[in-house]
Amino acid sequence: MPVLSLILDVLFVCLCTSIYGIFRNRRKSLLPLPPGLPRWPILGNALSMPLTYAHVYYKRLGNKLGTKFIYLEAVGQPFLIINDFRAAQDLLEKRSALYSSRPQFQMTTEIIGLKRFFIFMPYGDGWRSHRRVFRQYFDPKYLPRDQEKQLDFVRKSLLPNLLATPEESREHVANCVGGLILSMTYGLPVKTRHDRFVRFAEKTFNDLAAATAPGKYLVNIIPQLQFLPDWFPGTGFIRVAREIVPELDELREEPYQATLDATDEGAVQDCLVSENVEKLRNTPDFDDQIAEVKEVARAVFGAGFESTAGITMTFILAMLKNHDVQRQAQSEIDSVLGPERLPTFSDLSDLPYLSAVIKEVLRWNPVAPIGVPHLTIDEDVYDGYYIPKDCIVISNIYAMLHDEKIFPDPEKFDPGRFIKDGNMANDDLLNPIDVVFGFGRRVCPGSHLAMSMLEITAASILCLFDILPALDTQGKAIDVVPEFTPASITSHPLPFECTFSPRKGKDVEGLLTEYINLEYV
Ligand code: HEM
Repeated sequence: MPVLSLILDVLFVCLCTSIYGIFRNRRKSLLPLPPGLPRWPILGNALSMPLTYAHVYYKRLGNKLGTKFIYLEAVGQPFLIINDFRAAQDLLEKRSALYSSRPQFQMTTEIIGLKRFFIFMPYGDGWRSHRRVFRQYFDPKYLPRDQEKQLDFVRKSLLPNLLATPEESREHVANCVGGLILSMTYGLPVKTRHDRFVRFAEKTFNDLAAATAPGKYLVNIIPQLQFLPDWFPGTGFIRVAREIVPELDELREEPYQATLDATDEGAVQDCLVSENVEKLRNTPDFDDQIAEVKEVARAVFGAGFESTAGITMTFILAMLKNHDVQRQAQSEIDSVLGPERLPTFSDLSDLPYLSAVIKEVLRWNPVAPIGVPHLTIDEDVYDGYYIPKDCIVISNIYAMLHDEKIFPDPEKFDPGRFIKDGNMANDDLLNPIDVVFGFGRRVCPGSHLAMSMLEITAASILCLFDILPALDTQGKAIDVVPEFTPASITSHPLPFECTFSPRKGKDVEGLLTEYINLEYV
């Protein structure tokens, strides 16, 4: 009977497949886990996982255990920490189909409710669609359009403010970077100083970054804590979430509405929101699609603002602490530009020493030292070790860029490491640009915008100003000891004092005449 025989055949094949699957899985899971620390019953390594400077701890732990990747477990949740660039490429890039999801941290997705924030979204169609909205507007081929805005913001907002009130450089950098991102996403005029939206967004995302740092709240490790009443000791995260949620909602709705109003008045500039509103205007599912655009617009601010402002402050700190480097970069800029003009994007390729300085800034204090965690969607075997499904994978970008074998004396700020035999480009050396923006399918889609903004900002500042120590009340130079934020997914310098002095031999006011005293960019 052919039907019966067919059924038997199918059953036989299913049985063989299942037995093979069980055998294979068993074989896989019998393999050793990657090296790690001894685990306590139930808690595993939860008590050994640091709340501050996690990247430094994991680098030292890797060195101590003699391993490039470390396996830890916290209350049953597996973690793989990758301290090595090759291993990160092997897993996150070459096997990206397996390694491109994101862990759903209790604090972020459940308690704050950020389920559709595309940086944190799990791998799948929802995430793909958010990334498409981003890419369609910010494709690298449109970089010249965005560079026009970048130049506008640096010249109209940052440089005149550094000249007028040099002691407020942190505020000026934040206003310039935040204003630029607002302008690219919402197309609204931005105040050259103290823009309200920028300040609000800065506060909201600082709070969010601090609240969502892995390890900051135990609830990320023990999700059951979310069910405790808010008076219970250790439930401070509930109050933190209550403050952040309305701020995040306002940040999604208010600038979007302002863009619509400005569009009606014909006063909006080219931007992500207005282009999408126009494109989707007559589609039947306008509301759903525009809801997605609003989420992406807010995410652009969240992802691009703190990172770019943070790395710019790291650049300023590095220049303050390394006068010889500053002088050398300035003399290169002067030799290309002469005394009578400001840098443009086409000058950057003629400034190789500055390019080495930028690489060293990215390496010295990577702004996202542990990247953004990935998650495995299936089990895997690497280098003879078993890696479980649903394992949180942390790429320790800091450890990769502070590996003594690749970058001797890694804490030293030394752009010379990227220069070989007097030649300005040391191509043999690991390029920090290939590391700091992450890996695989989740790699930072805004890296071209960030690099371009950092380079033109650095060239423009060094062209006009000396970055010098501030003076104390006795007129003595204040010595700044570099310190960085302790418990955050982004690492930027803690507030430090410095001043910006117009460079001798340059008519700084003259060069900025047409940009000074503007109220809006
Ligand atoms: C120096 C500045 C920046 C650094 C160092 C940086 C770094 C990163 C890193 C490490 C990731 C995670 C990659 C991974 O999962 O492996 C990321 C993701 C992301 N970045 Fe950036 N970024 C910067 C600036 C920007 C800017 C300016 C934008 C937008 C204008 C942006 C948008 C994003 C987005 C949307 C994601 C999430 C991608 C996803 O999950 O699919 N970033 N960035």
